[in-house]
Amino acid sequence: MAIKRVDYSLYLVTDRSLVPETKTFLGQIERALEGGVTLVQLREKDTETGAFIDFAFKVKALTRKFGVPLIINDRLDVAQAVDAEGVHIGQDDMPLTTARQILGTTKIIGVSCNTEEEAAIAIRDGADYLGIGAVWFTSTKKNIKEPLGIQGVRRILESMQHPIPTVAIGGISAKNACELLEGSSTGEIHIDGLAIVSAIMAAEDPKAACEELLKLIRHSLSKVGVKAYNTVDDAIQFAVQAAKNIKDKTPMVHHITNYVVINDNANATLAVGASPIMSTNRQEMEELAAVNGAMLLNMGTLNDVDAMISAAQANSRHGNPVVLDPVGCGATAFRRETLKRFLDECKLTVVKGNAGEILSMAGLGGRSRGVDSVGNNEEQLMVDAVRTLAKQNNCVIGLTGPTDYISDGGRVFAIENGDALLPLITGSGCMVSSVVACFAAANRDDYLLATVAGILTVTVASEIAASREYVNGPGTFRGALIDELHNVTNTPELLAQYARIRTIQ
Ligand SMILES: Cc1ncc(COP(=O)(O)OP(=O)(O)O)c(N)n1
Ligand SMILES: Cc1ncsc1CCOP(=O)(O)O
Repeated sequence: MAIKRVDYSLYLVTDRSLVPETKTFLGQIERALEGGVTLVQLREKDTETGAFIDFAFKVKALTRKFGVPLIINDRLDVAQAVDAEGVHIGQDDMPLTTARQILGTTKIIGVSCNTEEEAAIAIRDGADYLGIGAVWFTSTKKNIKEPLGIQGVRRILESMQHPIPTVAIGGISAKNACELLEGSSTGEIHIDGLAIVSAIMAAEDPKAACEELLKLIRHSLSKVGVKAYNTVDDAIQFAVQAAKNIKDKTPMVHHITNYVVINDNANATLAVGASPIMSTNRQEMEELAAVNGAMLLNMGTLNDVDAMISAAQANSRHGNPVVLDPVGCGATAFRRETLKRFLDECKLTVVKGNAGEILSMAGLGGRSRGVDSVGNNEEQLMVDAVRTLAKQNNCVIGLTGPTDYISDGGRVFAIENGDALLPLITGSGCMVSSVVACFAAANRDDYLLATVAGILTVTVASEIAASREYVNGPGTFRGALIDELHNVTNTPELLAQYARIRTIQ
């Protein structure tokens, strides 16, 4: 199953009948997105197919703008028509196994569960998340026989032998959100978020309602042990452990990279403890995906774009992270079109480029030359670019330069490490992307921190390499850099010693 990184914290489930008279349905959804809902389910019970699809396109444009996944209630045909991120099905709807056959593994499928048995079957059959409810009676849904209450939710959580993400639904508001989140936690397993209809749809000010709910949810989630890894210390500790994980797991990292850097990419991959494979033949993409730890796509010398896309898709089907280096993505119409295809047709985990490339992706191409020359003076521009692009594309964005900026749409880290010789060897940025792919392959629990760790490793290695006595220019530096990638990842405590990282709010 593909890994789908979804934030389930505050899940808006829509109901047009609850919208106050003075407001519009679409307006309420937009205000809720402004208030921070992390997932939207379009739930239309009495709308004709054509009108449902028309409206779903409008909601999709909004959710895309906010970088939030769109889920369609019950109707796979509508989900497919608008290319929604997934569907939610109930116990009386299409069987999960059939839905999965139709939608494939890259789409999210949520299943309603009211009992331990229903939860076990949904997990067995490959649900991505469970909607557990109804927790309490609610006028939004008629015919609720026996509400679960907080203890009923807890019993279902306790019964889950192979836990998957869960949300609770039914009668939830700011008044009971904390009690439910904290009271249903088993100590080991907790619900991942709350699915809410009336407390948002009927609100006079959905933005304020969502902001309040999110604050309460985040507070309770942190109390039940959800750790938000967002401090500099977290990033450094993660990097040290992440380097060890590569050596332990020796993941295979499949590169389709450019022929200028192919040898250095393979050597950097080996140096950090992963195993490179540099195949470009489309006949073996699927077989390789089954054993890969990660896939790296590099746009440097574009050749067979279709092979790159099918390789990325095969890796996503197998749950492997896919890292894209959008080399020169703004330079020609062909590259711009190819980047668009990668973003539209692949499920990218990380996009790592230089300032010019990332700003071009963000539609700020004209600024890249200025940015190269002004260094850190335009920090806000770069922070906005990485954060917005990460949200829009539901992936991690890494921008490398004198200062590196990395974001998953929420957290932003800046890395100040890196020697001045680094940009003087060709393909040093490509090498960073290879190393990021190695870290992502062995550290799938937090791709933002894996990307920070990968960039930190190369930049710290560059500083140690440049300080070697015999290094007196780009040629000697290049060999020393490979040596130091090996040394730094064998003694990852060096990362902690050298790291100059900041977080940005
Ligand atoms: C997140 C979430 N959980 C449960 C439900 C209920 O779905 P279902 O049982 O199919 O009932 P209807 O929504 O179709 O009335 C849900 N929609 N979302
Ligand atoms: C769709 C659904 N499924 C179980 S309860 C429910 C409705 C929840 O609505 P509200 O959040 O207004 O109580």
